Amino acid sequence: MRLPERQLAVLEAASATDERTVAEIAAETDLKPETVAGAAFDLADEGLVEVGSETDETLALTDEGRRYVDAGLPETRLYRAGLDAGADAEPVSMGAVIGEAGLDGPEVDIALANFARKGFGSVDGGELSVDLDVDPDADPEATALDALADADGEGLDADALDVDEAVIDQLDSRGLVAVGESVTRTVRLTDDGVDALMTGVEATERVGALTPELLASGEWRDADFAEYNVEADAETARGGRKHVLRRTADRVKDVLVGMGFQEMEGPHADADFWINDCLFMPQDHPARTHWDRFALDVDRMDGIPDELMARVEAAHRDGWGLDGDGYHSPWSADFAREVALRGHTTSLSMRYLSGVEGAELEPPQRYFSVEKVYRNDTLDPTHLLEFFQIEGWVMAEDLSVRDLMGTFEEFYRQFGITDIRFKPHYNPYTEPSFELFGEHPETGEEIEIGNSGVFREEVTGPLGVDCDVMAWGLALERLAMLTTGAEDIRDLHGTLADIDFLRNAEVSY
Ligand SMILES: N[C@@H](Cc1ccccc1)C(=O)O
Repeated sequence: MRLPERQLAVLEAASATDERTVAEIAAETDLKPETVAGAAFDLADEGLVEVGSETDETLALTDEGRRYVDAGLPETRLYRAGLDAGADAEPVSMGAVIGEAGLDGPEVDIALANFARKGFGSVDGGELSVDLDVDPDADPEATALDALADADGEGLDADALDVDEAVIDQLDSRGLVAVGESVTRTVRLTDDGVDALMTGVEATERVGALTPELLASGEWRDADFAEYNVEADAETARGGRKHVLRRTADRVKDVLVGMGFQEMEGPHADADFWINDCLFMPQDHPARTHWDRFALDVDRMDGIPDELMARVEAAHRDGWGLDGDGYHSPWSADFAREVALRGHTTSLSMRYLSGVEGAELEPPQRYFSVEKVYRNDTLDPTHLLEFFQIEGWVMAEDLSVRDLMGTFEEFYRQFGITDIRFKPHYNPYTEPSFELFGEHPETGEEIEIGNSGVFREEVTGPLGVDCDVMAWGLALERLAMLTTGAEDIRDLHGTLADIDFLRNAEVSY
């Protein structure tokens, strides 16, 4: 026969002639009492042992009972004080004796009632006499209390306390002891148990985990399963997880689509025409020199509509509209057709507003993109050579700065950011222009999170748009810094990315 280890230990510790208690077997086998009890019931199911139980009355001192163990029962204190005052010879005044006995409040009544009940003496007309034949030290109630106190707070088996049931009832009704019950389980070997031990019982192996094979074969029924240690350190299992930035980008897209925007797409490497010229950036603007621009050694871009090119050139040379004034600086179509990595996704806005991408647009319209841009910046905690820009624009009649601010407030509120600030700014292509700032949740610093404005006539005119267009470029990484609390953009992406941070960061909104 095979039995789980614990059952075997209990079987071997049990006796056919004596009932052994679970506590005894637990001590002998070094198993926990509840483990022994569990194993004993399993063995009883197999008919190998009999489990019996005995219910015993247990007694424990209440707080009041414990107080009297130290101070003496109130009636005893009254008797002693009376004796000291000579109340064995002649009655003495109650008042003085009570004071001497240190009795106070309800204890006075308790003392008087029990003094009379136990025949310690008598009280008559406010005077107390004590009976000399009484030995308060032999008072069974006091003795029982002392015995319980010696049991040191642990419940005592009433049988072990050699006192009358009546005394216990009395102490119980006085509220000096608490009467409870304890069940002692006993185990005795049956004849089958003896036979089994004689023929030999082996311990089954400990099973660490339930397997499909154990289930299929039915072996699980007899298997001895190891207990789980739920406190043991376990290896952290890491599943794949979307990058913090990707999660933020997805959320941004959801929010903007929810606000009625459509998504734009377009080339990362684009003609300077779309990146700069359409935006009324003079061709000799410092940002357009080779210092700031990632120029690509590829052919110039073809396919830019001639009329559009001519209108943009006209705006640069002579301005747009009646009061317009251009830059009067050199302008070359060849330079406009040169290709570079886009420094902003406003190139996409130009493509869409011009109607080259998508259809001719009638107001109102809302477009956005969340795409990568490239800048020859110096790396620092808030700058990378490439980052994601949240581009967007709204085309409508009569837009104002309020519309722009309201749109940002609504957008950032979706990310729990309710304290963005605006600062007047300058862009060659917008008037008015605003930079946006948000407070970093960890450092409390104001960080720039975006740039925005209302496109100038010199931009919208040549594109063929004759209503207002408000537009912006927001940095996705900066938004992620605000929502995750990252303090260095390089923790988020690039070769120095902080893997632990990326694994654990919560994107909150
Ligand atoms: N292109 C600007 C953002 C912007 C877009 C559209 C209008 C105004 C500002 C930038 O990269 O900072």
